[in-house]
Amino acid sequence: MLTPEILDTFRGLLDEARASGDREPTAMNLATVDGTGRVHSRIVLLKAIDELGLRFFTNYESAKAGEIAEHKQVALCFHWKQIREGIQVRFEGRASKVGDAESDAYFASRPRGSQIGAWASKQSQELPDRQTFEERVAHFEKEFAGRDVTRPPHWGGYLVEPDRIEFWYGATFRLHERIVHTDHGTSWTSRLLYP
Ligand SMILES: Cc1cc2nc3c(=O)[nH]c(=O)nc-3n(C[C@H](O)[C@H](O)[C@H](O)COP(=O)(O)O)c2cc1C
Repeated sequence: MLTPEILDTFRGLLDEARASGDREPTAMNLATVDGTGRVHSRIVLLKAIDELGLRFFTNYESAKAGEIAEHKQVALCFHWKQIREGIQVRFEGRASKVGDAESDAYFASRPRGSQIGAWASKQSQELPDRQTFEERVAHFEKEFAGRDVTRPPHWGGYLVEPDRIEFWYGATFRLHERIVHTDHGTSWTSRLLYP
């Protein structure tokens, strides 16, 4: 469970990043490890954060989903270049699928084009040519014509429950400040680290 202080700090920084004109303030790097120990990373969007953790949405048959199934430990990293003198926030923790009701609710809030895309995209699988994808989009547009697009069973959210969080504050002459918060099960401790 995240402490109110950590949540407030994160939300305050995210609000600053939004106000700064950052085009993708919720973009975060997600690093995963597969069963052989190979590390993979890519950007996903943060859709919610509360005391339980951070939520993002994706295809449950994607490469990242396979890696999370093999190895639940993940890392998330935000970098907001435009605020203060640059901020980095790192989270480490375990990822698990959110419940169907939560995925349904978020899916229903997405633009229709994104909903169709979730059906049409076999995310991370080899695509023979662009036309094949466009045909799949057209197929699902026809299938859902005149009615709401339901959530595909292969699409949903993950909750990352962090047990280590680091705030890095940029500063002139490289006197950056690093504060790391660690969850010990019943309480969190905070330490400074050399930059
Ligand atoms: C700004 C940005 C936001 C993205 N947001 C998401 C997202 O929220 N969910 C997602 O599945 N992919 C998102 N992607 C695409 C992923 O980076 C990635 O290409 C895709 O999820 C496939 O990753 P995988 O093959 O490792 O599973 C985003 C990419 C960018 C550049």
